[in-house]
Amino acid sequence: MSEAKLTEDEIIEQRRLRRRQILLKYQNVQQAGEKSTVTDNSVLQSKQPVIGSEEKQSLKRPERNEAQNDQTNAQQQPRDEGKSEPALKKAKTIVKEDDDDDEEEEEDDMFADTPTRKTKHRKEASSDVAVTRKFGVMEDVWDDLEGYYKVVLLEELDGRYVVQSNLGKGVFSSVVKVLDQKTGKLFAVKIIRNNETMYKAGLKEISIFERLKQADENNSQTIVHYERNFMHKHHLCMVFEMLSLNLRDILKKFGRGVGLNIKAVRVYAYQMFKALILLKKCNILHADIKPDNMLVNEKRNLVKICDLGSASDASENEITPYLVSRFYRAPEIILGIPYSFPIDIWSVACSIFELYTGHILFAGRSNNQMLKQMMECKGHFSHKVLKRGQFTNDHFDEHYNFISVEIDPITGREIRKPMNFVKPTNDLKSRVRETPTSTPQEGVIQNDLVLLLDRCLELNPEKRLTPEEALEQPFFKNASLFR
Ligand SMILES: Nc1ncnc2c1ncn2[C@@H]1O[C@H](COP(=O)(O)OP(=O)(O)OP(=O)(O)O)[C@@H](O)[C@H]1O
Repeated sequence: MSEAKLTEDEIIEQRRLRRRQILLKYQNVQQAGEKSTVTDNSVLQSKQPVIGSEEKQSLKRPERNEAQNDQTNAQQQPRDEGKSEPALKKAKTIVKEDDDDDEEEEEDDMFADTPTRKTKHRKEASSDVAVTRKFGVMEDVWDDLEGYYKVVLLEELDGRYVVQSNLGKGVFSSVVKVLDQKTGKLFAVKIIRNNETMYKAGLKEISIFERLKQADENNSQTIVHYERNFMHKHHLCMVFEMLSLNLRDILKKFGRGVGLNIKAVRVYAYQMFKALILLKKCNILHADIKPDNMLVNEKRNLVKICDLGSASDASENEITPYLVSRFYRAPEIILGIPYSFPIDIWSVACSIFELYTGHILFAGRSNNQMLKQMMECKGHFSHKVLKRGQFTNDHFDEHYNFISVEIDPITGREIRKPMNFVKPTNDLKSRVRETPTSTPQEGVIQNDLVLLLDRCLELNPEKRLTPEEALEQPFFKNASLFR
């Protein structure tokens, strides 16, 4: 419990730092005279964005710094700057909070370990959901200081989508629930921050969604369905099918610190590997798979991968030690080894572990400490792997002994401790088995889960299972025996 609490505090602190860094970064960019708004609305009038060859080159999502990569979905920040007291009060009373974290129904749920009676209570909708802003009064102040569009409740977007509520906020966008007056359906609109770099990253995300859509002839329903895009007050907006909670929220709501029911984990894990098969078919690396970026449908029996903002063609695998959110980052990224599809397998395996146990598998405070935790779990890296790493010297000495960079709890100074890992001290099996099973049948499924995770978490990416191979594992193959 206390470990989980610490991790949460850590995440909150990192989020705060990340936002400060972004703010500083964009203040600097603006000072340097860089254009910060997008004026060419015509670019996105058509369904297919027009992307020139030069633009294609620069369509890489701005690389996140370490703290950015630690963000989770629960990153709503107060957005009340500049609002008058009555306006805030009004927003509080009329806006329904869509994230129904603490509005629970009384039902037996497949995601719970044991049947529970849940409380039903509704919290006061928070004012950061939307602002009631009068048109014509602040017309020139659409954005907050960080370039997020200040969402206006009931505002019409693109002449058809009426804003209903706020759904979430990430580093690159805010996401709102809208009612499409043309079809009568609900959609989620991702409003990209008003900033040229983010606009370009948004265009890249669109081009990747288009590629996936074309390749997914059988409508596999494993990646969130992208509809179209438009511009609204200099913000690139992307329309998606409306989904429900992300897996971090599901874990918070139904996992109660101990994770989800193993059968629910199996359903979700199956769909995650299916999604990886589709991504691979299109030669795309997601590069930011984590529970926050997987959304379930209303019935919670389907999970779909969202946020392709960090995705790229597998050929664009530029070496960088900060790709992927740190807790879900594969060792080859940290070591600077050319990477490919196995990075997403690694992230999926970390996410599955977390769904089942309720704990983050590797929660290192730095890349160095991530490697340490990986070796505690899986043993030492082979010299063959270490030899290939551009950044191996940052973490290992010339004899490939690991150098753990830690903070001395007394002096607060950085200390470097040579370490050797002869065999795992905190292996996967014992960690998974910390989750108690209630029936012998569950014990068998749990063993199958260990086998699957172990092979998806091979330190050597070449030995890791492919998504196709993962689906052939007993964890899935024996599913018909244990329904
Ligand atoms: N189709 C959708 N249906 C419902 N909620 C959604 C949908 N798309 C996104 N959301 C919500 O909005 C949040 C942010 O979306 P997304 O991760 O795509 O934005 P981002 O700005 O790219 O975030 P990040 O900082 O993770 O890169 C999601 O975690 C989710 O809670």
